[in-house]
Order: sequence, then structure tokens, then C-alpha cells
Amino acid sequence: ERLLSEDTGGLQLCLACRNMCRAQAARSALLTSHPTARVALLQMDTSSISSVLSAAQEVRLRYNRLDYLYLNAGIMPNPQFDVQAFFKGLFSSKIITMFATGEGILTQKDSVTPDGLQEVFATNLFGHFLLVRELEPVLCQAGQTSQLIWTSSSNAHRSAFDLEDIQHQRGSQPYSSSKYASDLLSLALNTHYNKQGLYSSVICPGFVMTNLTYGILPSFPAFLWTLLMPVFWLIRMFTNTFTLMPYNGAEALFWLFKQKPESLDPQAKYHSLTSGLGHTYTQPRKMDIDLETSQALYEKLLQLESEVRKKHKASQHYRERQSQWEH
Ligand SMILES: NC(=O)C1=CN([C@@H]2O[C@H](COP(=O)(O)OP(=O)(O)OC[C@H]3O[C@@H](n4cnc5c(N)ncnc54)[C@H](OP(=O)(O)O)[C@@H]3O)[C@@H](O)[C@H]2O)C=CC1
Ligand SMILES: CC(C)CCC[C@@H](C)[C@H]1CC[C@H]2C3=C(CC[C@]12C)[C@@]1(C)CCC(=O)[C@@H](C)[C@@H]1CC3
Repeated sequence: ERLLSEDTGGLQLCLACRNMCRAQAARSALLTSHPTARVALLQMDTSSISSVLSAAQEVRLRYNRLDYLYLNAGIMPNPQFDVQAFFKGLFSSKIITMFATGEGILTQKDSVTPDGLQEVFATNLFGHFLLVRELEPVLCQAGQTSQLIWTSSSNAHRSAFDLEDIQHQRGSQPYSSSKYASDLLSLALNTHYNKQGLYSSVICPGFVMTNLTYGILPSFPAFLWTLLMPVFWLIRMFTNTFTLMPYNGAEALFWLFKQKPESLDPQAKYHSLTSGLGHTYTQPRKMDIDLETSQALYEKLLQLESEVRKKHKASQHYRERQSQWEH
């Protein structure tokens, strides 16, 4: 919506979504406010290897070049809100950090995808990684620059991430782990792809009222969240991370669109922030990441990529043989 509002006519959007009914609804909404906009749709489920591979193939057929790739799909399944820790946090010196990052009050229950990957890792990180690798030919074009823009989070914490357990099979904070991994991966992608004109950045939209946040307190009906808005506006006086509206949360995504990628800091996270008086802006903040760990994660992801590709080829081959046999 924000990109189209600034568009002078050259923009072509492609919305890659898992649910085509929702995708159609999003497209119709965009066309209502921007009737001449060019908005295409593409089916893609980032948690599924075969879906990502076929969507990427379709993109390569449709487009010669991609200038921007927004890697935004994300889940926080079965969130458990620790009420006790929340009230303890309310009366501690960590109260601002707790509201800004959700640190210490949220855990999640993860599951395994049909591909045998942890669902949060597959959806939030690995599917996007595979997509980037598949789209290399349209992202890395001679004489052009392209940008990858990851929606990370201030909930990304080094303490939730373990290089020996990159899928977070053993812990209870898969969301935080996947977001920390995306911060590391973005840095590694810059190391490997900048010379080919591909740049990567991460943003945090702040705390935004969306389906993801409504899911944190499922017993809370939507209108109660609306009733809490005055409380949230009050909290915003103390932490500018309460962007609340999707329009504000998209600020850093939009700001990055207008920047020269060469001028961006690969070790910074770009935060959408809203002041107590409702002014929204973008601010870079140094991430708690290092080159060595980012490189180690990159190598592990390449290894996993080669394993899943082999498995995928084998099951494709098996399905083909089976259908030949049936005929
Ligand atoms: N809301 C917040 O306060 C914050 C959000 N974020 C991040 O922002 C991003 C957007 O989340 P938000 O808008 O808040 O939450 P929503 O749940 O509203 O949106 C998430 C989007 O991701 C899509 N998605 C989820 N899983 C898949 C999948 N397997 N394949 C394809 N698409 C998928 C959803 O599709 P569908 O419509 O089909 O469900 C939906 O469009 C996420 O990465 C989230 O982690 C970061 C910090 C704070
Ligand atoms: C009911 C109470 C009066 C208020 C409850 C507030 C909490 C549910 C929120 C306070 C800070 C929020 C927060 C997130 C979720 C909801 C809160 C814990 C996130 C963890 C959502 C996902 C993210 O990526 C983070 C950046 C958010 C940080 C703040």
C-alpha cells in the first residue's frame, strides 16, 4: 500500500502468499485505492520445500529482474504468555525492555513440517533462504543492484539461538531463534553477494496489532485489544517501539525502498518507531551479531539446502515412477 502511494507508474508488485483467497482480497484492496496499479499474485508456502521451488521457477519465468524482495512471512505458533513473568517484569527495572522486545514473557510450541523441518525455522528462515538461492539469476544482474529486506524482530536474541541446534528443536523460543538467525543470515548474504550487486537488510516493525499479536492472547476477543489502545498509547510515551498500526510498522520497509543499498549498514537493524506524539520514523540500531557466527550459520544452511534438495529430487523421482506404474 505504501509503495503504491509513492509510485510514479513504474512499480510492478508480486504478492507471494500461501492462501490465494487472502491474496485475492489483498490485491482487490490495493486495486480499490490504486486502480491502475500492477499487482500480480503467486502461490507460495515458505514452510514447504516443493512450494518454494515451484514458486521460484514461476518467478524466473515471469520476470527478467527483481529489484526488491521483501521476506516478510512469519509465524509465532502456540504462543504461551507467562503472566507471572509479565507482572514481575512490570515492577522491575526491565519493564521498558519487556515491552519493547517481549523478552522473558513469551515461549512457543513448535511442530515438524512434512519435509521434516521445524515449522518456525522452515517458515521464518529456511523457506526464504531457499527462495533467495533459487532467485539468484533474477536478483544478481550485471550493472544492477537488488535488495533483500527481511522482517526480523527486536525479539531476536543471541541467547535463544544455538549454532548446534539451528532449527531450535530443543528450546522453547523458536520465534526468537529464527529471527536471530535471519539477522545473522542477512549479514552472511551481504558478505557473499554484495559483489554481485545483491544487498540484504533487516528491519523490526515494532509492536504492531496484527493476527500474529492477536494470537498471543487467544482468549482475548479483538475488541478487548481495541479497548487496550489507550493503554498502549500511554506505553508509547516510554517506548517508541509501540508502532501499533501496520502503516507505522511498515515505515522501515518503505524507508529502505528509497535508500541506496550501498549506503546501508549490514550490521544494523532498521527499526520502525513511533514517538509519544505519533510521529513515525526509521532508526538503525547495531545488532548483537558477529561475522564468524553468521558465516558458520550460512555454511550449515548450505549443507541443509543440499540435503533437502536431494530428498526432494528422490521423492519427485519416486512419485513419477509411481504414476508411470499406475498408468
Ligand atoms: N506484529 C508484530 O508486532 C511484529 C511482527 N513481526 C514480523 O512481521 C512479519 C509479519 O507479521 P504480522 O503482519 O505481524 O503477522 P500476520 O500473522 O498478520 O502476518 C503474517 C503473514 O505471513 C504469512 N505467512 C505465514 N506463514 C506463511 C507461509 N508458510 N507461507 C507464506 N506466507 C506465510 C501470513 O499468511 P496468511 O495470511 O496466509 O496467514 C501473513 O500474511 C512476521 O515476520 C513477524 O514475525 C516482527 C516484529 C513484531
Ligand atoms: C494485556 C496486557 C495489559 C498487555 C499485554 C501486553 C503483551 C501481550 C505485549 C507487550 C509487549 C508485546 C510484544 C510482542 C507481543 C505482545 C506483547 C508481549 C512481540 C513479542 C510480538 C512479536 C515481536 O516480534 C516483538 C517485537 C513484539 C515485542 C512486544
